[in-house]
Amino acid sequence: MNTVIRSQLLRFSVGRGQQFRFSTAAANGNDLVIGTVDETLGIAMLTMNRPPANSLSLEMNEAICTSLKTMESNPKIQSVILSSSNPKIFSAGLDVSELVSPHPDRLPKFWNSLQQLYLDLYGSRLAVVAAIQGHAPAAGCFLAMACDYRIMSSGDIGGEGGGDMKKRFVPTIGLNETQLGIAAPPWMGQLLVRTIGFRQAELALAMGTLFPPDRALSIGLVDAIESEQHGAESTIIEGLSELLPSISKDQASNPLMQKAFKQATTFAKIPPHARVASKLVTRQSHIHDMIATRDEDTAHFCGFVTQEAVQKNLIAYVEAMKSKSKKK
Ligand SMILES: CCCCCCCCCC/C=C/CC(=O)SCCNC(=O)CCNC(=O)[C@H](O)C(C)(C)COP(=O)(O)OP(=O)(O)OC[C@H]1O[C@@H](n2cnc3c(N)ncnc32)[C@H](O)[C@@H]1OP(=O)(O)O
Repeated sequence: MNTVIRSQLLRFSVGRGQQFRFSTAAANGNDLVIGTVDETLGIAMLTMNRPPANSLSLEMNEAICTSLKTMESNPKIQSVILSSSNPKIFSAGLDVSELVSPHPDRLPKFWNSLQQLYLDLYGSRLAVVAAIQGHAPAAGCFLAMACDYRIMSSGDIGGEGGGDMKKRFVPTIGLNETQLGIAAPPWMGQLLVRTIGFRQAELALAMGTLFPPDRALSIGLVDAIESEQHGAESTIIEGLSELLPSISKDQASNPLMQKAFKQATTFAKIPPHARVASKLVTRQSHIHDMIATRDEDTAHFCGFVTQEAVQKNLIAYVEAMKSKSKKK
């Protein structure tokens, strides 16, 4: 028998056997993230589901944190796959509408929710595997970097146009803020330094580089790349189909999701205390630094974003983005 427990933010539906599913609802009733948990395997899946681009609004940041905390509170769970319900966009980064003509009360709350997301994800006791099927610019790249392992699509899914003129879909990843006329926040920039090394990060930040999968792999921004071509004879991996939320069931034969699932399984088998202790060795001091400078960082961000020149840039950027999307 299925039991559904409702609260203002969380909806849990307790399904068959050991498996639990839950969704975190937005103010408008849509599920911003969908979580599934398999206690037998010790694995969870957190699927971002904020159309059209999984951009990070205040509510989206809170939804990811709430879901992650719920998974962490289950002692049987050791690893989680972070994925997207959009096959072409992992996350488009910050919701730019949070930055344009912001409400003075909401802006610091929004930034605090992003800082919290960094603290919760980067410092999670769970091993987090990012399944990056599509684009991950700016804070989308940050989300991936805050995980423990990144697998990116090689980008050869389907294509557009048909026939011989088929256009390849190539996802990209990187901190491209300078291209938008803004700077990545210091802690996000430092995360890039820790991920790909000083010189590569210095160049990538200055240029606002968005890396295609093969380049991202060669500089260590992602740990693996994988085709998304579903084989003619689809291999089925036991347990993956049950872990996928109903909106992503067709992903069960996707090699990228399968690789993410195998990696999450591998993490789940490592003695948890040793794994968590070793994660703290590399991450704890950075987490402490963020906590110590949090208020200062919020003040910098709010002061920076509300500058007239920055607002002008952002307004022009959003208009260009909307007209590009209209022309499609
Ligand atoms: C000492 C001082 C220190 C101060 C520090 C200050 C720090 C300042 C803050 C800096 C932090 C910034 C981090 C960020 O993340 S900024 C946001 C950056 N993100 C982007 O620029 C991505 C923009 N989007 C894209 O490039 C593309 O959309 C895409 C992700 C590559 C996908 O391309 P695709 O062609 O498939 O899709 P469309 O472009 O048509 O988009 C589809 C719809 O999605 C909407 N969209 C896309 N991105 C966003 C976004 N980031 N926020 C809100 N909405 C977004 C787009 O408008 C389309 O919507 P529509 O169909 O309704 O028009």
